[in-house]
Amino acid sequence: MALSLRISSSPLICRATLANGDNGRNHHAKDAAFIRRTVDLAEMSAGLTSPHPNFGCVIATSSGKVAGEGYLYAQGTKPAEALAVEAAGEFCRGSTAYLNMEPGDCHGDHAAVSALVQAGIERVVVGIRHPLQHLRGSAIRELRSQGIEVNVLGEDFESKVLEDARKSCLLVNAPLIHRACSRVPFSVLKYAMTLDGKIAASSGHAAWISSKLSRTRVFELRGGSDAVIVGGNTVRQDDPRLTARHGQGHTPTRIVMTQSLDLPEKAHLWDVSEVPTIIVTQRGARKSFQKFLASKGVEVVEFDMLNPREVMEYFHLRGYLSILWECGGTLAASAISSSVIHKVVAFVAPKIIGGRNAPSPVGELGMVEMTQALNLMDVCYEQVGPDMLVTGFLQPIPDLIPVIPSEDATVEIDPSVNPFESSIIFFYKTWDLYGSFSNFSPHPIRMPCGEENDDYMTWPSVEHYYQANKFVGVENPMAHDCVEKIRTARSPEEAALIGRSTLRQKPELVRSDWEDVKIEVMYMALKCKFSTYPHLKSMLLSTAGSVLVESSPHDLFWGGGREGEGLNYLGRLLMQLRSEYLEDSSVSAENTSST
Ligand SMILES: NC(=O)C1=CN([C@@H]2O[C@H](COP(=O)(O)OP(=O)(O)OC[C@H]3O[C@@H](n4cnc5c(N)ncnc54)[C@H](OP(=O)(O)O)[C@@H]3O)[C@@H](O)[C@H]2O)C=CC1
Ligand SMILES: Nc1c(N[C@@H]2O[C@H](COP(=O)(O)O)[C@@H](O)[C@H]2O)[nH]c(=O)[nH]c1=O
Repeated sequence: MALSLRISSSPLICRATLANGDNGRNHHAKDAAFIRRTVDLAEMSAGLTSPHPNFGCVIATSSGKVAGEGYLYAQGTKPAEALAVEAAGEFCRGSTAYLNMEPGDCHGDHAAVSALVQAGIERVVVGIRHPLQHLRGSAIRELRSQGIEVNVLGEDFESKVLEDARKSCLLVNAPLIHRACSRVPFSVLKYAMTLDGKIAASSGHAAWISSKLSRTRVFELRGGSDAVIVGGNTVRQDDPRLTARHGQGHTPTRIVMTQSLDLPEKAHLWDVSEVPTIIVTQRGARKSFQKFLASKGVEVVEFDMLNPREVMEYFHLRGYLSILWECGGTLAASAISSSVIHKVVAFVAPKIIGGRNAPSPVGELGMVEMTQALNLMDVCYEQVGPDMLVTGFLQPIPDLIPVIPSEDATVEIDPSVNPFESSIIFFYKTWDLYGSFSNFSPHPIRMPCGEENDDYMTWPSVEHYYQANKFVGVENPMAHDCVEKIRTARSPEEAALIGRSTLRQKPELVRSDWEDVKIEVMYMALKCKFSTYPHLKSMLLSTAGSVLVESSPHDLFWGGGREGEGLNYLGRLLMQLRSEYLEDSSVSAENTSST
């Protein structure tokens, strides 16, 4: 994974104060209000076509008047910024453009940035950076390079109103943000239940619990989703259509999850004249029925292991951003247990149906005590006609600011690192993608021992050399033995074990200057390793611009820790080495061009 994401529902972290006092507060309130308006516009963008990033743009004059607005209709259409510029016309010059999200570049022609630059916009306020790593920061850099002042919420400002505005920007693009940092689409579990917690009568009859008004809201929810999913039993009991019938926009794909494939021959879902249906089932289930479905135009996808996570990973790969789960309690419980549900939308109708066996919205989760109950976050309540709509998150929306261990020190070592934009490359185990950066990687180095003579010796790994150096130069035969034992240890793991346990059990054998020299010892060993193996040096250079973090959860000195709380000295040394190599290559390139 190249980007670490701070998962948090806590108030968003803000870096600096732009302005103080009443004047500052007024600015913040004004900026927050316009950003909220961009979010409203972006919401209009949701569900117009197959869900795509939701963009809104407002252009406001220096006197605080709205001069133009725009929102993205679909991926292949004019960007929101260009539409807002067209609407504002000559009022753009000297104005501020507000964007809920940093623009991407669907057409590869920088259309959004060009529109703002050419229109003479003076300042741009951005709610959140683009969540996708390859787009993150490019438009902001481009705007700044054109002399436009760009402020990003959460980076340049500090205030509660702006934090709230930023959060609404995260919410309006929650599916895209989830796509950027997890391998499953954003999933919403929606159900309608009676006041006594039933989603159907004991007989299984379930129409209609919620009011017509609530059901219209469900159609809108469907319209904003890539797919709606139910289980086989719901198909057998309800024969649903699962279409968005609010009269406009996009209609989601219907997905049925069924292990048995024991489904009726006649069902609304087999009519795919307007909307496709996909059945996901267990490999080998009812082959003849699969043929029947295929003849109706229904796609059948077989899974070796049919479970919500596998299914969601599959649809993520097919490009789905958001899924609405409209299943019953059995499948809902399975989906919650697999941690694929992010949000819950519950319509509670003021009705009581009773019934010992009447189904409830979530089946067995295996919990035995109320203290185990899942608590929803950011809960909202809204009355919809006679019903109460309760929504909340089971998992927080990931915040996109990378957590860089020892951020200030890192920026000092490598000024090209940007705490808001840089990707993070983690390495730890030798079989990881960048596992060769680990001290345990099997790359022997030739370094002087530092004992009586300065002869170069071969060390099977950086770890062997580093561990042995703890005991080098100590006038004690046991220390000499220890150095030799570590040098000849059969693996880096064994070398580490001997080095660490001797340090703990026989501290008198450790050289007195160890704490002062250990970073230098490691640096020399790394320099030798990366200079000896050209392919490792190339790999290190290929990470330029990224933050390197040894993701050891235990070692808070050499590693970055679980939450970025470690000092990450190994990562820092590698970045230092990388900067030195880059500097050397730019100097030699300069020399070549001047000769
Ligand atoms: N009020 C409301 O909001 C709603 C009410 N309902 C009602 O709920 C009842 C149906 O509930 P329920 O049977 O729980 O719902 P579902 O049919 O939605 O889900 C269960 C079915 O999903 C399929 N399935 C596939 N994989 C899995 C898995 N890994 N874990 C669990 N199920 C899997 C199975 O189908 P198969 O048996 O074919 O293998 C299983 O029987 C009906 O009475 C319906 O009317 C349903 C949806 C919403
Ligand atoms: N009963 C019930 C719901 N049930 C859900 O709606 C599906 C029927 O969709 P459709 O055939 O498109 O109208 C049904 O199978 C189940 O998933 N939804 C609600 O908003 N309120 C309700 O009271």
